[in-house]
Amino acid sequence: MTDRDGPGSEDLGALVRRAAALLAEAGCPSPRVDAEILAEHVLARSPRNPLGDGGLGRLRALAMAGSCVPEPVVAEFWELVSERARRVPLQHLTGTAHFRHLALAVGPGVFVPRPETEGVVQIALDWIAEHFPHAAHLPQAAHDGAGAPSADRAPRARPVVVDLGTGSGAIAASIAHEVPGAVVHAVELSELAHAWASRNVALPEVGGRVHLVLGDLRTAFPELEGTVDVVVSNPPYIPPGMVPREPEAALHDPEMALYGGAEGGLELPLAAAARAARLLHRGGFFVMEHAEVQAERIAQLLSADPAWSRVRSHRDLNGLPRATSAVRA
Ligand SMILES: C[S@@+](CC[C@H](N)C(=O)[O-])C[C@H]1O[C@@H](n2cnc3c(N)ncnc32)[C@H](O)[C@@H]1O
Repeated sequence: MTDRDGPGSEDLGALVRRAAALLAEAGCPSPRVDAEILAEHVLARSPRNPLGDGGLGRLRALAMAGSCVPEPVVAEFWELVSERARRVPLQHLTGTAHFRHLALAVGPGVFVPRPETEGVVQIALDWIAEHFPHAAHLPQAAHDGAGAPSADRAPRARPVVVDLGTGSGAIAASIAHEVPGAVVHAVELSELAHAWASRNVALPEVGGRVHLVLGDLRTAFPELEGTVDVVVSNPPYIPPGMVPREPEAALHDPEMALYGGAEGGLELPLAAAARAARLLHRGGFFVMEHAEVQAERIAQLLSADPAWSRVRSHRDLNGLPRATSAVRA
């Protein structure tokens, strides 16, 4: 990429600044970063990729050096910028959502995993680290039942983990990646989302070590009842009719991923809790994401349910109560 890139080539810095201004006008919350990520995306795909493995750092260096972008790349860049200005999620345009240590494939038909869910995964990982201190260092578990608990509940080294409503597979794939000794199961009802999750559990870092099924979280994994160590869920929880403010979510996240049903959106979260109570053995751990306005009600309901003990609300990085955990009594 040089000044001799021919007619129609444009200065990289100016290009990104103009795109950021356009995205700001369209109301995108992080216009500059979005413009940079789209520039990085098209440059990395161009036959003469000038970025190498340098990512955004290299892009910024090239912009400061006054590098020019060849015309076909400029055209592709503006196409993506105009889609982003129509509030198509950035992750749909690049095809990738970064979640914890994984780059997940996402697109139409699947919920784009959110940063707050990374914190929910961390809560589950902390519990696993405390109760299965060696699981992170064990050889990788297969998903064919290896490490499944024995009937007499003898202490075992491999935690059995279930993700209810896995979407892109973000939670399940991250746990399988970060705790290679874990035996991870995940269920998803939407065929489209299930197809994205299938791609993600096949990522080399995850190595197909998630047992993924297409089905309803309300009845999933009958064969595991009473044997699971950890259930994690980020179920749909938005009250019906309460359309999300951000157009990216309102227009592009699947309805099935957003709306939690009756009882102010609590129908699916409470169904996930009920399923978790059936799946977990005594002393097993459940953690679930929800809206901050639902924290008090969920804590009340779980505390009143003899299936649960040690009900606890967890705050996210913004100090909002966005997850609840409980131990199977
Ligand atoms: C809020 S999204 C979360 C996806 C993913 N766990 C994440 O954190 O990114 C909820 C997911 O639950 C799925 N879902 C909704 N109802 C379900 C049901 N009855 N059984 C299984 N999955 C369901 C949706 O299709 C969606 O993928």
